[in-house]
Amino acid sequence: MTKQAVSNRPAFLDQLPAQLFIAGAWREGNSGSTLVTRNPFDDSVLAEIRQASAADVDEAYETARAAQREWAALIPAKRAAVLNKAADYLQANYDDLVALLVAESGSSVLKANVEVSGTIAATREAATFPTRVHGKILPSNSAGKENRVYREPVGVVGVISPWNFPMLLSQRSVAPALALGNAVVLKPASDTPLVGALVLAKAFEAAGIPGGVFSVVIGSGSEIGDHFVGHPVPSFISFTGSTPVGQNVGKLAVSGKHMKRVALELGGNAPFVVLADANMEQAVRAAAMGKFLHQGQICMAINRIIVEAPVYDQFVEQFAAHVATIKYGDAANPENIVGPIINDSQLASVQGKIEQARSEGAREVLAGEVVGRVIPPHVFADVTSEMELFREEIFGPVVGIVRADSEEHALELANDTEFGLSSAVFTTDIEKGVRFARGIKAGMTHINDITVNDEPHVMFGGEKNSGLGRFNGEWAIEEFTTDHWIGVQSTDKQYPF
Ligand SMILES: NC(=O)C1=CN([C@@H]2O[C@H](COP(=O)(O)OP(=O)(O)OC[C@H]3O[C@@H](n4cnc5c(N)ncnc54)[C@H](OP(=O)(O)O)[C@@H]3O)[C@@H](O)[C@H]2O)C=CC1
Ligand SMILES: O=C(O)c1ccc(O)c(O)c1
Repeated sequence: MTKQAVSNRPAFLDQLPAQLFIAGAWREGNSGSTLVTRNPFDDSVLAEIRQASAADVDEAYETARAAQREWAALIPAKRAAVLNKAADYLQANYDDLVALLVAESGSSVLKANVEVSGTIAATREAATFPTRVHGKILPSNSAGKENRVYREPVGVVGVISPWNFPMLLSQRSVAPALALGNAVVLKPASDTPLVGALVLAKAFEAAGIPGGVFSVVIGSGSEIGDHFVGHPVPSFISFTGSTPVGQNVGKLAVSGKHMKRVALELGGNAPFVVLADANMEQAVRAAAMGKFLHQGQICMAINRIIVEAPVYDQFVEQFAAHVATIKYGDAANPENIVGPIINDSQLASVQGKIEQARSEGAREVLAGEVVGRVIPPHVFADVTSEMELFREEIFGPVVGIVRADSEEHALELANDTEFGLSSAVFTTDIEKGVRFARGIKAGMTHINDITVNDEPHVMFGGEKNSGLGRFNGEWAIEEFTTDHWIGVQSTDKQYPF
């Protein structure tokens, strides 16, 4: 573990109200409880926020409904200007936002830079959406009739986001929804209210977004979650988080009193397949990045490394040697790639997976002492498909390597999971790679690259228990708008009775 760097209090906190942002105003929540958000490395307090009550959620949604039609009626250039000004704000505060991500989410400086630049890119991409929405005019078999299909905003969108890429995973729903004429109410994860929501409220406030069009409520999902999801005002809930919680959100959205659409971005169990003809050096370094970035707390992170038998021993040796060079400790130290796990519950979950791997007989190739919430990279070999390390989402800096007897066996192993979010295959035969990739039942597969990939103009999403729906680019336009058929009949139509 590298030397302990003292985590300094980010200066940006002085300009960030530790309050809710509702109808364009900053104010305390009306629940009796206060959320204390801390640095996961040293538990230093970053802010204390009076949380939202159900009545605060009601006000956020009601003011969103009241503001949405006027917002949607703005000319596209005016909505685009708000998105671009919000991106300008994020850009102008880039370094402060990196520092705040490091402090509140335990992000390494590398990962925080990836996230802030990704958030700005997602906002700029969304700024192009207002003029990319179009309807259709279709002929009719009814004489004198014209069939017009208008593409309209869905109305009010509720967004629930997680703590791992908090800023980006809020903004990749918030920005497209706003750009397309919807109003939005955002509930961030309780571990990261500042970088998951309040910095976005500051950005849109600075951009001059009309009051009520975008609001933020801070509150525990277990306390206000059902009210937030089941509320009569939102016609769409965009949820990113764990599969169990997401399935509950989906149930409530569909079977509650007020049915609404959902987009669910859930868990993963990404296979990283190394075929016998892979470029070994490239595969080793990609595996390290795809596994240990953000200490593995990424839904797309590598969860299983599957290596074809002829190169298995070579990969295990080279991978372990390379991973041993990865620095870990206080995320504020830019040399560190692996920072703290976000909270004690996630820490216990990952430590439990390490113990279970040992008890199930996996071969421990690399380990280290857990200090505080920092788990050094752990590598296990000879993992089998019956082991928990193979079957469960790890969400930590731990990985198992599995031997595949053949290419066909590697594909069978890759698909042996309830999840289907991201995946990767390494081979120097590109067309073989494409054939293999198309055999993987997942939303996303990367050939000769890491499983952690996201480009704001390219679809993002999963299959199976990794969720429903797609984000980014034209897929987001589809998701956050709806079709309305308006048949226009001339006045001389004759009816039989
Ligand atoms: N597919 C994807 O894009 C992503 C998937 N994930 C997955 O999420 C998991 C880790 O993230 P984590 O934040 O712990 O996931 P959780 O599902 O626990 O939390 C996600 C969000 O849901 C909220 N929430 C919790 N309970 C409810 C409820 N009953 N109703 C409504 N909202 C609720 C949380 O609020 P609160 O914090 O207050 O509990 C948080 O804002 C991993 O499985 C990971 O794979 C994570 C990121 C992205
Ligand atoms: O779900 C995630 O963990 C995650 C992380 C980064 C991204 O860019 C993304 O789209 C999803």
